[in-house]
Amino acid sequence: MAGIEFLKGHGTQNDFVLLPDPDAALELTGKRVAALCDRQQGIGADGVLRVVRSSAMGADSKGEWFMDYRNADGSIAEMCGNGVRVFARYLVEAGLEAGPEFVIGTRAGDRPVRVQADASGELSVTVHMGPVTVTGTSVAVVGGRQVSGVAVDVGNPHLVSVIDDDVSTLDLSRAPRYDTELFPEGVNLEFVNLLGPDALRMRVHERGVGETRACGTGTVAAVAAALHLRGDDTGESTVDIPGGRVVVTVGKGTSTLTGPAAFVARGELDAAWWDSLGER
Ligand SMILES: N[C@@H](CCC[C@H](N)C(=O)O)C(=O)O
Repeated sequence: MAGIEFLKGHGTQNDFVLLPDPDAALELTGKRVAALCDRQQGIGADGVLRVVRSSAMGADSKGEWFMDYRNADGSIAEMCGNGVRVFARYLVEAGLEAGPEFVIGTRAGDRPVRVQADASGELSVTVHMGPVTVTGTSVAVVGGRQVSGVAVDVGNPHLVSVIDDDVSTLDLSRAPRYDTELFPEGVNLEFVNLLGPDALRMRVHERGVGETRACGTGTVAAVAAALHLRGDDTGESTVDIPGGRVVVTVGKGTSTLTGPAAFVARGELDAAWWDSLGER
């Protein structure tokens, strides 16, 4: 196949290859996703965002466009908060949505977005992330140490550990361990420091990726967990991640994530390379 367009973008340095594919014509296998995300042999990214019409996906969505999100290892995940912001910016800049407010379909359900300029004039996107549910408690083992965590569902699974040690000292080069019976499909693991009543610092080890510099659903889970641990179920907080800062609100049955979205490159995939990945 020739002429496959791609863009490279990121939301707080959680980076993505975006593939415009309105009619779902691409054969996007796990092998091709992993090859695109490979930082030595591919373009390099934490995940792939395929831009497909909801109708072409057979998705029951109020949004015309569906974010078909894949993790760097080729696995499919329900949601990606930073990805939705990048996806929303693409739709507006490509003239596929007039903005500023519209709905994007995802496997976790519809996500209304608002694309706006922030106080400094930079583009920022607010995503309505839907309900956040604390589902229980569990433990993670990181660097040989067991830490307790709060299990949170943001459409995808998270285990948030609020710890006293500075999260920047953690070794996340190897995957922390978790209870595979509680999370048979895997889990995203967040480690959080409380910086103040409305300010968190977080690092994350993502299911299907490894350590990333930001995780949007993870920041929402982190705020919900921090609120839960102090006996609250609503509030607003900044979350500092290695890739920047986002703002999260958690309400009753609702939540929002606000942060930047950027593009750094666009081009065409090499057709021979793409075709070679189709061979068994
Ligand atoms: N980086 C994402 C989350 C991507 C999916 C996650 N790795 C999973 O498997 O659930 C975000 O910004 O939310």
